[in-house]
Amino acid sequence: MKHLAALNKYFISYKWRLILGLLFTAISIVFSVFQPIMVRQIFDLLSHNIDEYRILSHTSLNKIFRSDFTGVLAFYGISILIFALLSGFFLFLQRQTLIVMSRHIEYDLKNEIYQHYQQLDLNFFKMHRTGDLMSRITEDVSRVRMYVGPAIMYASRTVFLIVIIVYLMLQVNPLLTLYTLSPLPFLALTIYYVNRIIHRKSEKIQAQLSNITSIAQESYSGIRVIKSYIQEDASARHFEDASESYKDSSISLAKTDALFQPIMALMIGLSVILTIFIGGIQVIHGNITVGNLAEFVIYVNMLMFPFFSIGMVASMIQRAAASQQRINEFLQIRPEITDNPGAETVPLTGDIKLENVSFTYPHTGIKAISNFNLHIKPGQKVAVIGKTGSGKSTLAQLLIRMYDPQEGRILMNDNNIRSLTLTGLRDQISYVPQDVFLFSDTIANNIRFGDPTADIEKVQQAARQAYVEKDILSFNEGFETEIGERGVTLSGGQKQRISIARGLIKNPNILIFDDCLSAVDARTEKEIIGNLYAYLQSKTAIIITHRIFALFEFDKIIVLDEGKIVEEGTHEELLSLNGYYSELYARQQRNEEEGVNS
Ligand SMILES: Nc1ncnc2c1ncn2[C@@H]1O[C@H](COP(=O)(O)OP(=O)(O)OP(=O)(O)O)[C@@H](O)[C@H]1O
Repeated sequence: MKHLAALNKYFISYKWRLILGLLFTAISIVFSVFQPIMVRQIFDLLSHNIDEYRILSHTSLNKIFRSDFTGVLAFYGISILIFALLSGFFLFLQRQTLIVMSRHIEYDLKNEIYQHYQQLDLNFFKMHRTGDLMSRITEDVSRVRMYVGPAIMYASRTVFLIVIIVYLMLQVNPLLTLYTLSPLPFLALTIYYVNRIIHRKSEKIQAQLSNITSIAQESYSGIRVIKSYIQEDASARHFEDASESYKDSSISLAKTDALFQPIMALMIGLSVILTIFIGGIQVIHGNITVGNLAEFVIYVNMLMFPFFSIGMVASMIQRAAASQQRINEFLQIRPEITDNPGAETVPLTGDIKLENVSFTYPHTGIKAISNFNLHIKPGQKVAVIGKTGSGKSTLAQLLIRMYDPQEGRILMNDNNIRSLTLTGLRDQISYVPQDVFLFSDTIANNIRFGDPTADIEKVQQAARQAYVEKDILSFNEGFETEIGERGVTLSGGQKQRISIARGLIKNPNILIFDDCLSAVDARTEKEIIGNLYAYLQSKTAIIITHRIFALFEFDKIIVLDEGKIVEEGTHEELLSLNGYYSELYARQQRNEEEGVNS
């Protein structure tokens, strides 16, 4: 329960809706209890007057008496109807306030979680599965909403109804009250346990359902592989197995569900029988009237739902508490990489120094960068080359503070980047990642992601510089072409170039390209390199690559191995070293020659 205390701040901010909702609940209940009271009065009126009616039935007074009596009955009937309408109206208002409040809280909570996710470090996302993060914001939040909305609504109705009805019952006859109420706690307990079983089974079904969905999703995405390896039957069997267990669980849930209604009917029946039996004896002894008995039967029926909802509300609260606990755990995680106190935004000219930098990935213990030293001067173009896994991407990640090194420091314009604001730092660097990610949106908007204010001319210019404009214009919708599941499928090279255009449109002083030309052919690569050369004239650029761009005059080329610089110099200097670089260059030349000759 203590976990749910985190939600109190929302109750405070929606206090007026909450107070109004509770007030409407109370008013609606007050109107609803008039019905049994009036039924009692009708019954008593009837039983008191029935003898006189019989006596008068043979006289001329009968007509007058009958018309008066019918008038009284009609009055009661209309009053009951009016009270029922009033009660219903306030019930409507109660839902309008409490359920609407819960929707507002759900909205706020979702936004709070989403915004918190955005602040967390990459490390957090590496350590949690996407599905897990999604379910916090969807399933857990909807369970919590059941607490802040329906549970509060049912609980308040239950409390008000029980208090008012039990008070009215006690006024009539305490002994009868005791007997009538005795089966109801069992009802509440049974509903609680049955509800728990239903919930456990539903959870299992939910997991099986999401398993079926991901099997289907995976086989549709991987349909080319399935067909080319003739695995359609195996894939269908896999799906069938998952569906079979889903079916079994659903049938088992249906059986438990079927218990629900009979249990309710049994408990209501038991209470009514007890009321009529004990009440009948009390009527014979003259302790209560027939009207009281009728009133009691209605009370019993009115109390059924509140007792039923005690069980339901208890399990709703239990589930909400478990979900809120999970949400709290996430919300309490603080990002390690944030603005330090006194952080400043400093204009960056491209002077970058790495001093004795070492970095180990915290969750795997892999040392990716080891005692690294490098000085890049403003306007320099630096190539970073090295085998796969040598630490090239990690180096890029450290420069934009996706991670902080455990040892050493990184300086930009002689400021430790830890003392700069994160937005100031990242805003002045364009990072084109190795794994391209494009959003399901138009091509123009994907490029504009680098500069949301850019007009279409700027977008086109960036596309031209990234040598992808011609490709884009070949699509029917041009720059307005939708990408993603329902849009066009782009080739790997086209995606990479759109991602480069996104980096270029930002137009910062520092650019980092992380192996982002791996999927383009040699001719396109040449064109882009040519364009980049002009674009990067006055900028500082770090180009991480697997291939040597001999046409690009780098000020410095560094060769990485196991997170350390093993070779450093210009193209000519490195060739003369006869090391990894010259070997790579010779291999590349041979491949190109073979490619030309074949
Ligand atoms: N997010 C991560 N979590 C844990 N270990 C990582 C992570 N990213 C990379 N590594 C490890 O760090 C080392 C350096 O990886 P990095 O991606 O920097 O190499 P790279 O030179 O860019 O490789 P490639 O050329 O294949 O992209 C590798 O051993 C890799 O397994």
